[in-house]
Amino acid sequence: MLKAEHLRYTVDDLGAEETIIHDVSFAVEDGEILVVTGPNGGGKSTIAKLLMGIAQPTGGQIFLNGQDITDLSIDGHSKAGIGFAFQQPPRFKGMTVRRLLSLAAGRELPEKVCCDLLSSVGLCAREYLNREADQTLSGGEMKRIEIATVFAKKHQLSIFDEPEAGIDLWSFSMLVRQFEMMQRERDESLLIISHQERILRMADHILVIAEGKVQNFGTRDEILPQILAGQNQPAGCFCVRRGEEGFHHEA
Ligand SMILES: Nc1ncnc2c1ncn2[C@@H]1O[C@H](COP(=O)(O)OP(=O)(O)OP(=O)(O)O)[C@@H](O)[C@H]1O
Repeated sequence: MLKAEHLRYTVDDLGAEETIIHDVSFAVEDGEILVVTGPNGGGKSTIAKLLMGIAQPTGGQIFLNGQDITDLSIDGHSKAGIGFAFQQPPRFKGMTVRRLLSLAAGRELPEKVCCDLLSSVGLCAREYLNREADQTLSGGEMKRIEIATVFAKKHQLSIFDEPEAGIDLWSFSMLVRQFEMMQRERDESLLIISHQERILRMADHILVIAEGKVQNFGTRDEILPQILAGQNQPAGCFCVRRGEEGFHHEA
């Protein structure tokens, strides 16, 4: 179980202190899917980076299975059992996709396993295994490869930051099935940042973050109807992508 208690994140913005995350607390139970949603700029990615040790909280604590991991490095968070797929994945010049998958898995992966991982995110494995994970890959290709690196290892908690971004509809359907499989068969907890209704429908719990604060938290059946009805939304800009049919805007 992951527990975030009273998380706070303050940055020095050109000499002025700016608090991006204010007193955020929530938990992800073992084997459950927590979907984090909310308006652009609300603080979702920042919370994910705090959970992964990419940024250090300026207040509060993070516990994984009772262990305080707040001050651990990225490597420490990874060793504790947290996997992370960025909203905009980094590129790795000079490294093949196959090598990247093996590094993520923490062992040399046989070709068959690499192929299965790439297929699970909708990529034709033979075309990609020996390609470099660099700028020559499209945004959608790199995004799917990075998601495959998280699938390569069993984690206590896997974090996916907007996995739908830049992914075509066919690959998106495969991804959804993979998430369901991870939770059901591997008993992993998932924290998925998303604006996509189909992903929100997979959630056990939904956390709505706006202006760096918890705006709403509860079970899917409590929160999703409110989101779809446009309740509790900050003025202007919170959009949920409905099904696979396009965007639905509530203002
Ligand atoms: N290091 C930083 N210095 C200053 N401001 C920052 C810093 N990191 C994030 N922010 C600001 O904090 C706010 C939250 O950003 P964050 O990326 O967490 O939002 P988000 O909810 O993930 O948005 P989106 O849905 O667009 O991905 C934004 O206004 C962003 O510009």
